Amino acid sequence: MAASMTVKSATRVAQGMLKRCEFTARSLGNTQTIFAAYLPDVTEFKKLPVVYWLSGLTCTDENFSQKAGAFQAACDNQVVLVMPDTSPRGDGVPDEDPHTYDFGIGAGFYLNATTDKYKTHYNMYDFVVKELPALVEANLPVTDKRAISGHSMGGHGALTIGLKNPERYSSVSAFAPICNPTKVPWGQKAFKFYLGSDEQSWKQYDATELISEYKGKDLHILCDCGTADNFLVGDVNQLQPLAFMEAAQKAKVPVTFRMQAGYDHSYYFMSTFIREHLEHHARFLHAQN
Ligand SMILES: N[C@@H](CCC(=O)N[C@@H](CS)C(=O)NCC(=O)O)C(=O)O
Repeated sequence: MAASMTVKSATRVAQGMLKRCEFTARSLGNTQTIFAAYLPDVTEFKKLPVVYWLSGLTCTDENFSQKAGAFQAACDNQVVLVMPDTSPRGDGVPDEDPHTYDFGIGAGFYLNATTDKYKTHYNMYDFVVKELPALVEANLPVTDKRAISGHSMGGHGALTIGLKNPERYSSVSAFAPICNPTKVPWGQKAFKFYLGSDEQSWKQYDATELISEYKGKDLHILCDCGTADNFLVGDVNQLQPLAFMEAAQKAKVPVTFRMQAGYDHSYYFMSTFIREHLEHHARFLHAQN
């Protein structure tokens, strides 16, 4: 039997409701977790497919809700949005001391940790792939058709989860994704703590590694990255879009990757293109099999 959830708040927006829901997540060490769901009014009469949104470093379920301006586009495209947190939280959830913004709470990296300190709580991969959709599909008016999208660390999550589970998603998109985490400081730090020092085991969570071996169906991958993104053109290129594009090209996997002139890493950038991403997902979510 699927777990039950509590609706903490319901706010009217864009001809629909934004509900913040709470439940006890097994994959996060039985901690309480909050996710948000935007439900267009039409879900009172019929079930809709879901776009899962994965946020980036430091975010909760609220950043996307408050800053992306996505709800009218979701309503217009007849999709539900589900927005989880980015890590486990609460008493007893381990972290490094002192806490840093790019690891631990707010930085779960959408993987299943294997190191002793983190493996009980930090299983955001299982949470996003299985536990959350099972809960959502049992408790909300949605179908089992899914797309996945995300930003930065969440873009890494969307690409890796999509590439590892093509049967579960009809399309994948990302904004400024961390494309090659095994080769950049953000990923190397997180993977060492969560997965240990065997770098071979890191590759299963690296989109560039995964796409170079990918043989599955067309995932209709759409990515946007700003040419003025501070994590692309700053001191360190944490995103590595070219490595991903080159690997996709070599493996002959279709990817639409757009470099958007002048945009940075922020929600201003995402709010500009989120409608195009939701239109993209809706095209495949509503297609008849
Ligand atoms: N040093 C920055 C890095 C974090 C950052 O840029 N996070 C992005 C995702 S990688 C974000 O979405 N931040 C939250 C927001 O803009 O609302 C900070 O601590 O704020």
